[in-house]
Amino acid sequence: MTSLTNLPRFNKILPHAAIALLITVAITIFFVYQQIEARKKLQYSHLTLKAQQLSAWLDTNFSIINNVLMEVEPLTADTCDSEMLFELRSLMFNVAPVVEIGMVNSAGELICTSWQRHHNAIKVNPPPDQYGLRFVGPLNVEYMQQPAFVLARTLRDGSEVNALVRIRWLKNQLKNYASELGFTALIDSDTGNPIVTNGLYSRPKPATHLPIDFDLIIQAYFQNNREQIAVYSPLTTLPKLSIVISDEKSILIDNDELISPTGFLVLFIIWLALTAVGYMLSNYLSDSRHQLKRALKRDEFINYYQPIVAHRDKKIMGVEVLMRWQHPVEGLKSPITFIPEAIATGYLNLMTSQQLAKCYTELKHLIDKDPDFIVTINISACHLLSQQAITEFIRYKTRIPGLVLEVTEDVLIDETNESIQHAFITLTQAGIQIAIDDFGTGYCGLSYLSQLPVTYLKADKSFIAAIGTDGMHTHVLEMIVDLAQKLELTVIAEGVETTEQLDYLTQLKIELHQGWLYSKALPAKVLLEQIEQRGFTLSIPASLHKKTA
Ligand SMILES: Nc1nc2c(ncn2[C@@H]2O[C@@H]3COP(=O)(O)O[C@H]4[C@@H](O)[C@H](n5cnc6c(=O)[nH]c(N)nc65)O[C@@H]4COP(=O)(O)O[C@H]3[C@H]2O)c(=O)[nH]1
Repeated sequence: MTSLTNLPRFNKILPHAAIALLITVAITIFFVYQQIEARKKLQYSHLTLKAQQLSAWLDTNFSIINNVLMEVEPLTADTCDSEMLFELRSLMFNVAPVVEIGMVNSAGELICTSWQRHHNAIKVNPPPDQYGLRFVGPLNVEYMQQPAFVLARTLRDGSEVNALVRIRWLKNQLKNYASELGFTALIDSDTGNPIVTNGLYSRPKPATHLPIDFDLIIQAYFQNNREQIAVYSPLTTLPKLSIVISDEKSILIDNDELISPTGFLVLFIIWLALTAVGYMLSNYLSDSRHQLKRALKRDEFINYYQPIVAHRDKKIMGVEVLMRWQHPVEGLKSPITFIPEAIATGYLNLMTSQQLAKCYTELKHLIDKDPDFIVTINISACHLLSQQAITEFIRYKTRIPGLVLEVTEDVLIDETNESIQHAFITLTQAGIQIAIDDFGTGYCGLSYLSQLPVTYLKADKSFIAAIGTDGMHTHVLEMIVDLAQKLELTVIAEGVETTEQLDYLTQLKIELHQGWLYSKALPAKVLLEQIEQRGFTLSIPASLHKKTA
């Protein structure tokens, strides 16, 4: 049974699916993080709003009380008469939370309240020399059996007018703003000490938020060992007091259902889309057509030149132009790896066109010195079927007089294709010489050899490699030499690697050699430097002599 992973396409898609999954997970994490932050911000602003509302409410009430206290004229003890008592009571009745308005003389004796005149003055704290509203409390009011606080003002004469406010009134209001597990409180802005609380009041540890000068949000572990979020908002009327509203983080910020079912569906679609895009993109990038097009655009195809040497005096008679691909990732690539693709994709003509232009620029100096300098270049059937290529070869013939086109036998014997035959005639009429590459490996009828104006037979390197090893192959080589003599063609021996091969080729009177014994294919710069230093004559390296001996 064929498993899924045995399917070649599945194997190709798998890495893309994995990468797409990673990207989708990253998107999900980002999305979830954004969601958490958004929820956090929402809850922060919700809590801040509540704290600001509460402190605004308290500020409004405190400023009403303040205004009432400011209406009271300084009194002496003697003026706490019934008229005054009436005035204090009517003021008190206008302000709901106030249960009593009292007057304290500068000696610190409560002498008059909205309820009664105290004939035996009650001793309290002397009024401080301080302008504006102040807060005192909490304190227990005996006659009410309830806790209360006092808002007071010192008057011009050093006496004090104050309002007694029930704590329950404030507590009820704090209750309206508190959640079940959180707390609300009125606290001292400097010390953080609670004055009125609802819920279990706690402080952050450490208490770095004190003193509270402006609205602030804290998310921290509190002394109750819970992670809490708290908003502190100082009162405008009494900045010494602040409102705080706090709740447990886990309750406040609900991280459930961060991704809805629709969200999961969207993520699944993103994953599928990324996989598909990755798969298609990698197909496109690895597509040979795209690769070759990009290489052409980036000018990555370069020329190497292998000398063709006259064996008698070791003079460089010419060069074969061999293409290389300077691949940005894979390095220098052999033509065998990309020429078939270039033919299949139709890019070879363009590549050869670039190659010819480079060849002319790089070898101009040699060609100008010796117009007979042979420059052989490999072509295929696609060149012979392109009028543009033929015109270009003819144009280059005027710049490179020694231009030789190398074709393999299979191209040459395609007698069914009239265009190819016609192209040969056009090219040779323009003076371009033809060499048959890898001669002896295919079938080339003698009639074609005699009909077509071929100049060179390049004996395939397999025949040269067989010298001294395989009798059959050396016989073919002898027959090639014989045929060339009869048809007055010149033989070029390809792939000459040893001095033994050299000796045998000399016996066979093969004049032109090409092979590593003389030189490998070289970049133009290296070839020109060598010719500059040693002239056109090559010497066989001593190391090779030893190797082949
Ligand atoms: N073992 C051995 N090999 C030797 C020796 N001397 C030269 N060679 C290699 O033999 C090949 C000769 O080229 P070819 O027969 O035209 O065969 C060429 C040719 O058919 C094709 N090719 C190369 N450049 C081009 C080009 O620019 N255009 C086209 N259409 N085909 C090209 O690719 C083939 C391979 O080219 P290269 O890899 O450059 O390989 C070259 C050359 O480097 C030697 O002593 N021993």
